[in-house]
Amino acid sequence: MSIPGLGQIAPQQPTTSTTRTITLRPFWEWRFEVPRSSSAATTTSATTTAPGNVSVGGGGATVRLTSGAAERDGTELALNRVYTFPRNTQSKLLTYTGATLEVAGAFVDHVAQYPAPEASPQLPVLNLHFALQELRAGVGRGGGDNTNDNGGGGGGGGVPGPRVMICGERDSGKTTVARTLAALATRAGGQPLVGSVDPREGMLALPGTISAAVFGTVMDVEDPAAGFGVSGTPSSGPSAVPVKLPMVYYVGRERVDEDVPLWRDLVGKLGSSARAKFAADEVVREAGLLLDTPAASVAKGDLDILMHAAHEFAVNIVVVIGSVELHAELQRRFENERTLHGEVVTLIFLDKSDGVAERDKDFMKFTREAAIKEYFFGDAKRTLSPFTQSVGFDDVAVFRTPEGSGFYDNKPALERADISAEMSHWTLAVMNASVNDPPEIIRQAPVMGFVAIADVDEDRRRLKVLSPVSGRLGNRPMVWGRWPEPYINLLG
Ligand SMILES: Nc1ncnc2c1ncn2[C@@H]1O[C@H](COP(=O)(O)OP(=O)(O)OP(=O)(O)O)[C@@H](O)[C@H]1O
Repeated sequence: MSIPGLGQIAPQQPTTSTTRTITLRPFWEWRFEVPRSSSAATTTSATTTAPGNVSVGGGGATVRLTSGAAERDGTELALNRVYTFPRNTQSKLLTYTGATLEVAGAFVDHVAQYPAPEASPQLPVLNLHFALQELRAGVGRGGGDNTNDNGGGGGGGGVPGPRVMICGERDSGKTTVARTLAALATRAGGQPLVGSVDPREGMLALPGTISAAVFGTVMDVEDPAAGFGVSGTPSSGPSAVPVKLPMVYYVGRERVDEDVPLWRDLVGKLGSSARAKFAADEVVREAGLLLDTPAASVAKGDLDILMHAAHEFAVNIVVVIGSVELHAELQRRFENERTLHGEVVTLIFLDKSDGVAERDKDFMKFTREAAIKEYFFGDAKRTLSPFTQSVGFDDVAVFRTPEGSGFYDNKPALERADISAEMSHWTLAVMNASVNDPPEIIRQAPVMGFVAIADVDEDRRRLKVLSPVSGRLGNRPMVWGRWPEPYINLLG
């Protein structure tokens, strides 16, 4: 885990926390990394553009915008408000017009300086946003009417605004670009549908899911995931920003290739939910879609996955970040394709920002654990009180994909799971289906929420289950996925 550009890092003794002032010129970025533990913040180095710095203090970094304007992935900071970025946050604050920041706490940081806006990796993203705004305005003016719609399920109300799929290799900055475009569209008054078909990082939901939600309100700047985290969803407590209501489907796997058929089916479900949303809501239809995708590379043969997502969401703009090879191959594949509205598919290449941080296994594990804890217990800004209930083994319906079930196996989609101590500390998805529905229906049902198994008492045949809200558990089928594995005892 490191901030690119910081080079080799040399150990340094912790110092007392100090407040520093950072002055940013237009298009400069303040890149920072809040470590998992405060001792890890004791490193620094120099770069060709600006010295790296270290600040050491409590459990996070605090930032105050004292003049100018700055934003995190498209969401603006309010002047003079103190923002706290929690541990394990890697991100940047950027200004288009210049800004002064007051920073303190535990972090490693670096200012990326650019001699002119043209040298900044953000300028093409901003230009892309303006181009998308033009297309959205065209829909608003009636340019997106139904003349090209061949009726292939596009729903009522004509052709939606731009449907943009963002692709790239691992750690190329896909999610950051998706989030930035969503925030910029929202700031301009739009309400785009934002989706993620990458189960590795749940968007507005726990890892192991794919989801989509309308973004019509401001995102949470302090969220480690900058507005894509679980803190942006409805909960039993107050929220820092207006919540989003995601449609969520449960893959229960980290990688798509671990269960391609299920992922394909669920992407189909999410795609049809998106079409239904466009048909029902004119404002969302005009703003279109921003779709984040799993890391893909030509060498690994991931193109079919991207093509499937593109078809299901009727994508008409494909943004490829960083990989010339992926761009060329997708261009070739899309050449003769038309969307269900009869549109050609436009490919756009963006350079990868040198600021994108590589996240190692420990970073991702911490992120997952933090998301699960936050889902049940809230965060520093809001404390949630989950319910703990004790239920008999026979009073709940838990399903699981049979071992080895996958692409080439002819096994049932789901089977009743044997409840045992092995289930302890797993997080299960509660499905919006009936316990008597066929397995295939249950597997493809939308997720209502999650519960965690706090304890399994095999002798008494009872489970202790943690849930965010009260309610009888036996009414809904629960699915026990294969990932993320339990790392933590939530009540421990
Ligand atoms: N310019 C930047 N400066 C500092 N950090 C950045 C910058 N751009 C992106 N990051 C951070 O780098 C990390 C990786 O970025 P991001 O999640 O956008 O990549 P990704 O391609 O979606 O990753 P994955 O392949 O795992 O899905 C994130 O923590 C993000 O906040």
